Amino acid sequence: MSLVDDKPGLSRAPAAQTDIDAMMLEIGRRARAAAAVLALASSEQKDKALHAAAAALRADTPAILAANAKDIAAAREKGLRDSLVDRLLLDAGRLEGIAAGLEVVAGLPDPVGATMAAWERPNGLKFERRRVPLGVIGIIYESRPNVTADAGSLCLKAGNAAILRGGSESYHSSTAIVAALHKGLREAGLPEDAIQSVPTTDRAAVGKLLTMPQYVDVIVPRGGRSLIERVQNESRVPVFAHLDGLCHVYLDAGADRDKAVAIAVNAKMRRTSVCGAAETLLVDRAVAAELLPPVAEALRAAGCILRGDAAARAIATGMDPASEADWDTEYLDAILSVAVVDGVAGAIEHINRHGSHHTDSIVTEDAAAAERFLSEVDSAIVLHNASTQFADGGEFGFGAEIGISTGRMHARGPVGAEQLTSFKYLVRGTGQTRP
Ligand SMILES: NC(=O)C1=CN([C@@H]2O[C@H](COP(=O)(O)OP(=O)(O)OC[C@H]3O[C@@H](n4cnc5c(N)ncnc54)[C@H](OP(=O)(O)O)[C@@H]3O)[C@@H](O)[C@H]2O)C=CC1
Ligand SMILES: N[C@@H](CCC(=O)OP(=O)(O)O)C(=O)O
Repeated sequence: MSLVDDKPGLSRAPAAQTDIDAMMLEIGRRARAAAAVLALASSEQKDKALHAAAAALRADTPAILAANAKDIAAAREKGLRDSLVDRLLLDAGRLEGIAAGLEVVAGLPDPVGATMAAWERPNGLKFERRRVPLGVIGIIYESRPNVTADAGSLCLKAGNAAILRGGSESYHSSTAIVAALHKGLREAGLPEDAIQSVPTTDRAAVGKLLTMPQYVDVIVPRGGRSLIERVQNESRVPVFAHLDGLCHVYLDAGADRDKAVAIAVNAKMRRTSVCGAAETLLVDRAVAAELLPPVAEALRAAGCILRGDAAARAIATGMDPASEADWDTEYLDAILSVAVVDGVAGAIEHINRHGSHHTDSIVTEDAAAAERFLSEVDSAIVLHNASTQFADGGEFGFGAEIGISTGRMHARGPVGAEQLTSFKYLVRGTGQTRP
């Protein structure tokens, strides 16, 4: 099935760069036109589209699962890791979760049109800062089909057109999900082009998406190092980076032992493939001898391989040696590097040097140490006595998320509908002229 069979000028597998460029420009042109309609769409119309899309997803379950089966078969043939196959897999329960997610987004307040601030100047001019959509958002993401619905629905809620480029292994699943989203848009009288997916897995299309500022207002790259490099080198469009999660858990001298064990195991092992999974455990030298053995034992019992520095290996048995490269490695697997550090200052220094400014946690009962960590660790999300796996828009109460922004501009941390807006100033006068 191709999304664009019925659209002249677009084809699933273009042969040459010039064809891809032309295809992407056409997608961009359509998205820009759709964005103009969406920007003025009412909350009721957008929510109707989301409810109808949820119904279409449920009705299309057999077709979507058949498309997903094709992706899974190809992924297994390719030898994709089990955790990545699991990330790609859909079943009736997961699909119901995706449909319910669309309804949750429909139930969120519409950020567009909200008055953010209002004031009056002595000359009588009345100022209002009002939320408006960003425009057209291009999203490049991993082979996780639910992101197609999450990203498409959040963009729609915030009045933006979306151009979706999911991971190549999820091509058929994402295409089928977008078809259901289109049914919802049609039923609400909104243009299908509000949510388009790139109808090729050729990475040349990503290159073109990054260089169409006339049609694309923001790029959201959600992925690892290879994607980072390409976006940094090539993008001519503002970027909300959703990049790698090199997350840390720091066990402070003031840590409660039970909390330390529970948080370290959950942060690493709840799901090892997510960007909020911990990759490095730091332990305060002052308590390492008593805290590290039970924590290491619990991690190993949960199936985790540990790579420690010399100090950690001298305290806990069964650790492989860590190399310098380990402090900069996002394993996304059941592997954890372990370092002994000198108190909260040592932990902050290590994290700010090796982390990816995503999510980091301190475990301590010492309020002063916690406050110092929360203030001085330069990451989008800093936690006290809680697992790094809470790095998630749903857990923050945002309903859903595009992902976790690791950049500093505009949005930082979980990106929901509100973060997908900008603002404008409305100034109302009664004939004032400037002296
Ligand atoms: N901050 C956040 O919110 C999130 C971050 N992540 C991060 O994503 C990474 C894991 O996901 P993974 O699937 O392995 O990520 P990848 O970076 O391999 O893939 C993500 C997407 O980027 C595309 N891509 C990757 N490299 C290039 C390139 N050079 N040119 C064009 N397109 C490219 C992929 O396309 P293709 O299919 O062709 O490979 C895919 O669509 C981890 O680092 C994780 O932390 C994951 C989820 C959320
Ligand atoms: N932030 C969300 C999604 C994480 C996510 O998509 O991760 P990944 O397995 O890298 O695709 C969560 O923690 O559930």
